[in-house]
Parts: sequence; C-alpha cells; structure tokens
Amino acid sequence: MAQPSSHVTAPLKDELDIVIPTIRNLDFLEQWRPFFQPYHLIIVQDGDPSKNILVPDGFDCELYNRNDVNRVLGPKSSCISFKDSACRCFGFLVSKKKYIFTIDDDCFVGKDPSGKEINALAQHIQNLLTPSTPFFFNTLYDPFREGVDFVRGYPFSLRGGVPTAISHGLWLNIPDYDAPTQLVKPLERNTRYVDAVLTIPKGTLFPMCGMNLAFDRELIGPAMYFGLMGDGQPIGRYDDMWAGWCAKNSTAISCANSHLIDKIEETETLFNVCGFQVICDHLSLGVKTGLPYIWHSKASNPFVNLKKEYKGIYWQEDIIPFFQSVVLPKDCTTVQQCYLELSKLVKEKLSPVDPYFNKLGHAMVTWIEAWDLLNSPAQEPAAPVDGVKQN
Ligand SMILES: O=c1ccn([C@@H]2O[C@H](COP(=O)(O)OP(=O)(O)O[C@H]3O[C@@H](CO)[C@H](O)[C@H]3O)[C@@H](O)[C@H]2O)c(=O)[nH]1
Ligand SMILES: [Mn+2]
Repeated sequence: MAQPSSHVTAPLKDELDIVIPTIRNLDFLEQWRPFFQPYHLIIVQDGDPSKNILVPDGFDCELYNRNDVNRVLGPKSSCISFKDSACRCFGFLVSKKKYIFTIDDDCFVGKDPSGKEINALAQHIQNLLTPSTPFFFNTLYDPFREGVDFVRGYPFSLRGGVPTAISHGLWLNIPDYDAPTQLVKPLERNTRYVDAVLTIPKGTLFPMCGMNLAFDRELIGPAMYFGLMGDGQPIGRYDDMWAGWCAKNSTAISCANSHLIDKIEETETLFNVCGFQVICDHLSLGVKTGLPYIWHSKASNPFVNLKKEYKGIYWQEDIIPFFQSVVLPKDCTTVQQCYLELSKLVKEKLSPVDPYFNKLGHAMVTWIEAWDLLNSPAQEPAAPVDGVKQN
C-alpha cells in the first residue's frame, strides 16, 4: 500500500515538472499519487486533439494537445513529432522549471526486493543532485551514496566529480527491448533488481530510454530533442535514443561554470583522459544509469515496433561511429552552440546514409530556435488553450 502522501517528502517540489506523453486516460497516476501529487504535471496529448483525456482529480497539471503545439510554435511545430512518444519533448520546451522527470503512462510504482514501494522521483532527484564521476570509474559504484565512498586508488583530484545532467532509470517486468529481441523472447521479463547507480564513463555512448528519465533542464535541456519520429517519418522508437546520443554528446557547462571547463581540461591533460571529443566530453557533465526502477506494465506490439525500428537498426551502424567521431570547436561553450554545430555535422555526414538526416538536421535547428524563443526572458509562459489546465 503506497505511503499516504503526508509521509512522502517532495524534494524540489517547485523546481521540477513531470512530463507525460499520452494517448489514453491517465488512471495510472492514481498509483503514483503519493509521490507525484505535490508536483506540477505537463501532459502532452498525442494523436487526435478532439479526444478527451481524463486526468484524475487533485493533480496540478496542464495538458497540451496538437492544436496547442501548433498554436504555441506556429511553423516551428514541424519539429515536434506526431503519433509518437517523441512528442514529449514539447513538454520539455514549455516547462519553466530547472528539472524534468518524464515517464510513460504504462509505467507503475515498482517494488524493491524487500517489497517496499520505490519512490522513483526521489531517487532521480538524488541522482541529479549528487555529482557524477565520468573521468575515472569507481568500482564501488556511486561514491556519493549513503554508506559508499571512493575506493583506494581513486585520484583525489577527481573526487569532486562533475554536475549530473541526466538520470536514466530502469524497468522491472517488461524490459525496453528492440522489436527483434522482443520477437525472439516474447516471455522474457526483467525480474532482476540491481541496487546500483553508475556514471556512464566519458566517451561512452548509451541507449537512452525515455520511459523513466530525469534531467537538469538548465544544463542540457536544449539537447533533449527527441527528433522527427512517427507520422510521416521513416523511423520510430529512436526518439529517446537520438536524444541520448546527442545529449550524452551535448552535456555542456554553461559559461557560468567556465572555471570548471578549465579544471576538466587540466584534468584531461593530467590524466590524459581521452574520449571521443564530442559535445559531451567537449564540456562534460555526468550521466547516470541504474536506480530507480519502475514497473513497466505492458509490451508494445513487436510487429508494429519492427516496422518503426527496422531502418534505425541498420542506420545506427553508421550513426554510432558518427557520434564517436564528432569533434567540436573549442568556442562552443553552450549547449545550444554545441547542438547547432552537431546539427550541421548531422546534415553533412549522415545525409549520405539517408536524406532523412538532412531533414532531421534542419529540425534540430528549428528545435533550438523554438527553445530560445520559449525560454527567452521576455517570453510569456506558454499555456494550453485547447488542452486542459487543472488545479
Ligand atoms: O503514438 C503514440 C504512442 C504512444 N504514446 C505514449 O508514449 C508512451 C510510450 O508508449 P508505449 O508504452 O505504448 O510504447 P513503448 O514501446 O513501451 O515505449 C518505449 O519505447 C520508446 C519508443 O519511443 C519509448 O520512449 C519508450 O517509453 C506512452 O506514455 C504512450 O501513451 C504517444 O504519446 N504517442
Ligand atoms: Mn510502454
């Protein structure tokens, strides 16, 4: 039985938005109520905007449908996917908070091996508020966790770590498998709860899943674009992957932290830390994966998924070497600058793979334009008109 909300703390209550992409009524929120009720929800309704999405009473939320997306962004709405969970990044765009937690509507509260309900949001916040260690691997995992520390031989000059930009949670029950794996292992369920949080090492890419994900919007929000997927696009189910490859390569320290850039470069020289000199390592921040777990309740149709994924499965044999080869100019000191540089390289280097990447490169620019438009100090906060605002 979930703890009554009076017993659940709500860290960062006014600094975090919960973004949910959906095509269905949000009954799943009832189970999350003790953990989510104190927070503001941004619901991105995909598909038919005339469909009425029911949200349980008592949640502070705003709901945007496609009419709202088109109204808020005008022609720039072309960069927001339709009929794909990639639409969730519109919620990242309109939020005014420092942190984002995004979750799918078929993800429920998981239980740890002791049977205790997992407050996934609190664990993500813990992950984001403690440093990452991308430059040197701590073999006892997260050194900033209660009851853990750096092990012998860990350089003291690196023990401060770097700020954490992304917290990537995992899933009990239905794992996030690609369609071929789903097809050959239809009954496989993830029952293994691994009690660990790891920093993904510098220079290493990872397959980011969007169903249980949190990030620091001020540090890497502009890189968390979920691409062009779904309706009218040759690919789907690579939305979160694309964002993860870019974001892992786009975590950049704003000018305000430029002193840290010097330290990182000094550290890199000192330890000859060489990674793929992409945006992430260009001005690294940390990315963590592991706890928290959610309970992923249903598998999407593997045949439908195969149709969405198949081009991505062979394209990525070119995409990954591309990201691993990216080098960025030293004068890229903000995420936006890094991301725009990346968009140029995507058009130049990946459009020979398929013309889609030329379109995607342009959409990356449109996304940054939309980001800067909606996040400029003078800009009034967006508000749903066609969607529903509930208190
Ligand atoms: O057209 C659509 C379809 C779905 N949604 C919403 O998106 C999430 C995820 O949907 P679902 O759980 O059905 O799909 P999964 O295959 O389990 O999703 C995983 O695959 C990734 C592919 O993008 C995704 O990030 C993972 O979470 C739900 O909330 C649906 O309501 C949608 O908005 N539009
Ligand atoms: Mn799902």
